[in-house]
Amino acid sequence: MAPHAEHTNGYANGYTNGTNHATENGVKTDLFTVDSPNVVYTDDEIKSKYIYRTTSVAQGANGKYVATPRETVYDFKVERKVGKVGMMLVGWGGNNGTTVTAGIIANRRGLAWDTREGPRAANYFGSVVMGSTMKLGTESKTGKEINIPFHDVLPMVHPNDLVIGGWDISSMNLAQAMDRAAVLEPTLKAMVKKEMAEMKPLPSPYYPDFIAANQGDRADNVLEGSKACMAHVEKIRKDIRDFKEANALDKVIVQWTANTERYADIIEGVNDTADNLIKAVESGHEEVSPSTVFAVACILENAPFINGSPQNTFVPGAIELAEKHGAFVGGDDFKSGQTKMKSALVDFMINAGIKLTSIASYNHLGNNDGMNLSSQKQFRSKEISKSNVVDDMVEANNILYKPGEHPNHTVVIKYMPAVGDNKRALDEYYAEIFMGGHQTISLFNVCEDSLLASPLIIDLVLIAEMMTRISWKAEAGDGANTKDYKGFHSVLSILSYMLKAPLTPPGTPVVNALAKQRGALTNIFRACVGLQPESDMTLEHKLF
Ligand SMILES: NC(=O)c1ccc[n+]([C@@H]2O[C@H](COP(=O)([O-])OP(=O)(O)OC[C@H]3O[C@@H](n4cnc5c(N)ncnc54)[C@H](O)[C@@H]3O)[C@@H](O)[C@H]2O)c1
Ligand SMILES: O=P([O-])([O-])O[C@@H]1[C@@H](O)[C@H](O)[C@@H](O)[C@H](O)[C@@H]1O
Repeated sequence: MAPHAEHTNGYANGYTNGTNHATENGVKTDLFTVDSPNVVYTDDEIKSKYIYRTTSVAQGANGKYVATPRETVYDFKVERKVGKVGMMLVGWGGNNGTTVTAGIIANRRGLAWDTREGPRAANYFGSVVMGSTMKLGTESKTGKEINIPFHDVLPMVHPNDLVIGGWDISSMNLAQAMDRAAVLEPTLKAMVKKEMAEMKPLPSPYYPDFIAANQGDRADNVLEGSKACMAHVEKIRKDIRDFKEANALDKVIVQWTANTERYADIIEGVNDTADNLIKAVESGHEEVSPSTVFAVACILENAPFINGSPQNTFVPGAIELAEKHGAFVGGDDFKSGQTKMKSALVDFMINAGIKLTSIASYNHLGNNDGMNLSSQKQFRSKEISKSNVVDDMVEANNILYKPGEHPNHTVVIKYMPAVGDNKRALDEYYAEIFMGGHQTISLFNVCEDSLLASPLIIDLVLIAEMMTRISWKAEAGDGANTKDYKGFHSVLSILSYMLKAPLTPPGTPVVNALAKQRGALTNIFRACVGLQPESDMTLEHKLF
């Protein structure tokens, strides 16, 4: 019997409305299987043997490079059972939190609503996992490219099945907060209002010095105490356990989508090591931020924690604590509009041999995020994450740029209440071209910020949860003799596509080029089912 598609909404290829939730008698079926001696399927696991091919380069005495192909044989193991997953948001009552919640409810119920441009239906556009495809291969007879939904490459949780909860320093229920956010159409809000009115954020730690003073008026749902303490850590841990138990969850993923905090000073003896950070929390050190308190709590509770804002939540002590406990962390700062465009455009220009010499990035917005960012210390956190996004692309091209040479780059953010959540981003890219010429690219990019960020929140949860069910060991080559399966490194740099300032394991390079980030994510997931990276060489169409 053909798989019965749930939530049908007319995708040409028979897939359902962004859910790709094909099922057979209620059980999600795999869209494809890999026919290879290197891939073994059981009811519970997919095991694959993967030859990882790299090129190591050494510079000889004569200054010439010697490139040596290398092979490492990895064994990957994927747990196929998805389980019941919870998503807990810090800042749940904010524009992002209310919007992503309403969006998941609308998709789960297959809602459609009237707008000035006519009826609209719930979708997951803007989500890489739910809205994009990847090339599986080419049809053996016709050579036709076969693309599959990204969501189907591995057994991933479906966002419709996420159980949502979270915290906010504002006591508004999610329906009231959705109205305050002023992001969604009234017709849609009316359809989800009842369900969202039942959702009430848990009280949260509030340390006024870390966010703008203009946020104080909404802080009526706070835990006692205005600086870090173990009581806050233990309360958050209990909140996670209670949420898990109340909803019979197998796993909870936590995300920070609360206000941007100022940077915390990195102080030796305070937040430089895991032990010192715990001591600093115990002693109530004023340099430990609410987001770092959440990170500590999630690490100790083994709930993956992702920071969607630009502040340095993951101080060195937090990273060390995560490594010590084998807990997953990721961040920083959702990459939703202006910066996402920048990381693609700069990659294209520099790889086209065009010498970018100046990037001017201005934007104004009128939501509460913008109001918080109107305070200099909070803006500085955002300025850092928005400015560093071109570094790797520039450093990779020593033809255009001398060592240490960079394009001029300025970031301006202004708070203009009138435009609400609909941020206006104005960018100018100025470049040197052939024989003294110049190219000027000017962009005007209206980003409905929460509608762009919400799908990223979903992707971050889906991918982080998937990573908790993937383990590896090395058979031969570099890093060989890993006897037992183990998880990926605690710092999930695989999440970088969704983030402006990707967190990476200490000492490893930061990749911001958008295409490379997507390639890494795609090819690691392909490797988990024994498939080589898609090289786009298509030699079968060139050598005959
Ligand atoms: N929407 C985007 O395009 C985008 C992109 C990148 C990053 N971000 C970041 O995501 C975050 C959320 O954005 P938003 O537009 O939803 O902002 P928002 O101001 O609407 O929501 C933030 C919420 O966090 C709450 N909050 C503040 N401190 C808290 C604490 N200690 N504990 C719990 N809740 C707390 C606030 O009450 C508010 O409801 C911001 O830091 C923003 O910079 C947003
Ligand atoms: O992701 P992106 O569009 O470059 O960046 C956005 C900024 O342009 C905006 O000013 C800020 O309020 C959002 O939080 C987000 O960080």
